[in-house]
Amino acid sequence: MKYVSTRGQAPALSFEEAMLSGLARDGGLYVPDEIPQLSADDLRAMNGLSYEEVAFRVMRPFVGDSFDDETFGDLIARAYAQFDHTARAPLVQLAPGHFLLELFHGPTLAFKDFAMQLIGQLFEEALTRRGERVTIVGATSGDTGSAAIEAFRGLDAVDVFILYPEGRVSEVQRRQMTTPTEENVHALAIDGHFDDAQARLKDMFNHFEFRDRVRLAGVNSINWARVLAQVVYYVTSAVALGAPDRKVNFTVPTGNFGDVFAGYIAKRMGVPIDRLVVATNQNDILHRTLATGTHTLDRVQPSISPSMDIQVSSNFERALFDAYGRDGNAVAQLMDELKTNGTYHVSQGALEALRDHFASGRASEDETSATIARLWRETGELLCPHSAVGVYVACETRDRSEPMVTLATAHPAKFPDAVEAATGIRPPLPERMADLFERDERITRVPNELDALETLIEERIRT
Ligand SMILES: Cc1ncc(COP(=O)(O)O)c(C=O)c1O
Ligand SMILES: N[C@@H](CCOP(=O)(O)O)C(=O)O
Repeated sequence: MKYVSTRGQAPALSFEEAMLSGLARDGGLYVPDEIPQLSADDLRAMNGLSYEEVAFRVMRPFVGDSFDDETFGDLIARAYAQFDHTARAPLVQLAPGHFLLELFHGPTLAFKDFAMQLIGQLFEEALTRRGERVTIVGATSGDTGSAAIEAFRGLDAVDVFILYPEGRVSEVQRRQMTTPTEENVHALAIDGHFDDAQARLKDMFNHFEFRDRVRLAGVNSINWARVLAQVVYYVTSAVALGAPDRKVNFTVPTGNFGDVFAGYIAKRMGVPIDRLVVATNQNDILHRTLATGTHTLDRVQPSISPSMDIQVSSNFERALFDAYGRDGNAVAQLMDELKTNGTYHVSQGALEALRDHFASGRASEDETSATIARLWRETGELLCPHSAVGVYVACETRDRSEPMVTLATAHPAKFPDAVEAATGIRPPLPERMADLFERDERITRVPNELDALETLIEERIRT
């Protein structure tokens, strides 16, 4: 199995090389050169298996000879051992035909743990075998950063720097990033939005001297391994609801498009997914693009679902690559237009190809709050605001003849202010992190400038 860049100009890499590299050197994102298939019998045979067993079967063909079977199985087992639900990703029924996939039972209470806990294991194994070390730099709107810090804290071969937009993450998210005491983790507060943090991260990847000097690695969803690990819960939930014999739809609260793209990969592998509904908050660039074919950057508007306050949605590039028939030059041209003019138009053919898989909707702030309140009243389920965006859009767009699964991407206790405003209930943190608000914080403020960030990182990495 080889991985190729969406911009067509970088060398093809193995799974392990693509995982350790993050962004391709032509600025593109790695994708597998072919998609392994799951037959109807393969899906049937997954019925009743544990999450870990399904994870092995789904991911194994993508990994090639980077890890042997026994090692890969062990790493998967270790990755999910910290989850506090035996199903790992349980399904809860909200209404006839409408299900919630709870993805917040991992160590940092967000869906990011599914991939990050596994990547932590894969990095440690690969780096130990190679005798190498890396510097991970990540950009976050809150959840990726805390999950990355949790997964890599204390590892000898890794230093981790997480850039977050100051004042634009919830207090729980910030404290999850700033209270770990291990020397190898650093939470860096910068001015601006998530898009600014992600832009600096990509600048670092495109500054080859720095990239090679610090052996830069990335664990945002620009890293293919992140997307791959998230494919698994689409498979487990579809099988639980009757795949391969029944079609299923998913609504996915979306920002950087990584999670919904994982659903698209599950569909391409043969899981009978009818529609993948992209649910956005008021930062609705993806909804506008799918509705009109014009992708135009707008000002980021802070919302009560802050982890989705994103305009530059990195993984959409992966979807465009397929929609343009895997033409890297066409994708590179669109990305240049976006950088230069802040806009591009998707061709009619590519738009139709996207609409074959993706539908979309948006939830306003009021609609999000009202959904949190309604679900609490009607079902007793407390939703985080991101999951509420998903539930609102699912209810607006759903075809009742097929089951709909909405992804619940974070625990309500990560966003207690929004949940309390909507319901009057302040959701408590789980016991294991009940003292989060008493722990000391370590925050480093850094100007939102490439030089300043690179200097600080080089000063702090351990050799
Ligand atoms: C809680 C939550 N929901 C949804 C999203 C959106 O996911 P994606 O960026 O993969 O589209 C994020 C951030 O990525 C998040 O933290
Ligand atoms: N919502 C994310 C933004 C970064 O997303 P990623 O999936 O690309 O790492 C966050 O919580 O940081």
